[in-house]
Amino acid sequence: MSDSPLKLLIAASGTGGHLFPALAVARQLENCQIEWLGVPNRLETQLVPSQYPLHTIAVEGFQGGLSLKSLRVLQGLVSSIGVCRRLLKTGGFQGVFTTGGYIAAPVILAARSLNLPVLLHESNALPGKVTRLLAPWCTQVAVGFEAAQNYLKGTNVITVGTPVRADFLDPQPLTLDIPEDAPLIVVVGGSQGAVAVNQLVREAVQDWLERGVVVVHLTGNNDPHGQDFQHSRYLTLPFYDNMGALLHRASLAISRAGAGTLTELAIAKTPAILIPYPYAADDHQTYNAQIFVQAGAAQRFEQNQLTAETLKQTVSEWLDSPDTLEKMSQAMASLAVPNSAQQLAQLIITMIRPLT
Ligand SMILES: CC(=O)N[C@H]1[C@@H](OP(=O)(O)OP(=O)(O)OC[C@H]2O[C@@H](n3ccc(=O)[nH]c3=O)[C@H](O)[C@@H]2O)O[C@H](CO)[C@@H](O)[C@@H]1O
Repeated sequence: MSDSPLKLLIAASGTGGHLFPALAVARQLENCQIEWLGVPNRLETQLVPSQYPLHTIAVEGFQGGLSLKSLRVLQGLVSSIGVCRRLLKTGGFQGVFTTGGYIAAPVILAARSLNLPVLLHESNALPGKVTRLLAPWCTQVAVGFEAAQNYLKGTNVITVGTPVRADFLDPQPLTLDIPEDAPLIVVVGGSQGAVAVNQLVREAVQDWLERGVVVVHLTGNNDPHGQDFQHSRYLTLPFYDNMGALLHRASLAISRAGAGTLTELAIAKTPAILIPYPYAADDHQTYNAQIFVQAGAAQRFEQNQLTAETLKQTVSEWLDSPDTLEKMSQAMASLAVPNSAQQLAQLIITMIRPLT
């Protein structure tokens, strides 16, 4: 076998839900030489360059239908396949790992046209369009939830959970000033925040604060009313990095139902009220949420039916019933897959190791 390190291209782009799992896998691959493929102006340009060389290509999501925009997207896809082929060839890469989404399409097609192996990880219960379409082209597909396998018949698919950042498995001290005995509610709307959820919480929160609860509300950067409500036990932040410590400390979470956050809630054993993002592609967050509801780990509400009053009451009932919270916490734990990153790293090594 050659002594030179294995060379891997990771294609992960856009949101925390795609980037954090890929970064967690990359950390497990110390003996691989890793370079990254992303899109200009997305989150990867902040998270990746300090750790791995980042290449960018201008690809967009395909909305379907025949329109000038669709033709432009298709044209962009075709030229991106060419760019990816050149990158894979000149860079001497031996394989590709991707967490799906539209960045995955050109790189999967380019890699397979060069006969290079590809591992595709899909974290959602209802796989995204690119995954459903291109899974049969991949050497191996790995999914976060068993339910996703139902949509990927005839492909080489295995369930491995979804990787979480290292600080979830080895939580660091929480740097926020929260009294030790106070119940803590964390509100999180995915990596971009959730303006509609923020509004509901602001209308309901006074009641919880009067009970001595502390609320940490991660509002995202796009909420013009993010600072409207002020209270000494109500802390708002646009984004918080130390999520491992925060979710481990939380008594309950109010959250969107992105696969990344759900996976983290399972690791942290934090019961949750889930409000799926109603405009997510194919309503996939509802499918994610259902897994947690069926396990008894969460309660789901549709955003357009949830009132501040119902939210207020549901949380108050949970706060009054430590037994309910404890049972839900155990149900959360039953969904955790702490070694997901290691499993994926092993699959990658096996897939790209040159034959002796
Ligand atoms: C709106 C939408 O379509 N979102 C999708 C997007 O993920 P999106 O990034 O929106 O949501 P996820 O829940 O998957 O991930 C959010 C990540 O951001 C982190 N975070 C959030 C707030 C904060 O202050 N600090 C912080 O670190 C969370 O801990 C989590 O790791 O891709 C996921 C994976 O395909 C999908 O399941 C989501 O449905």
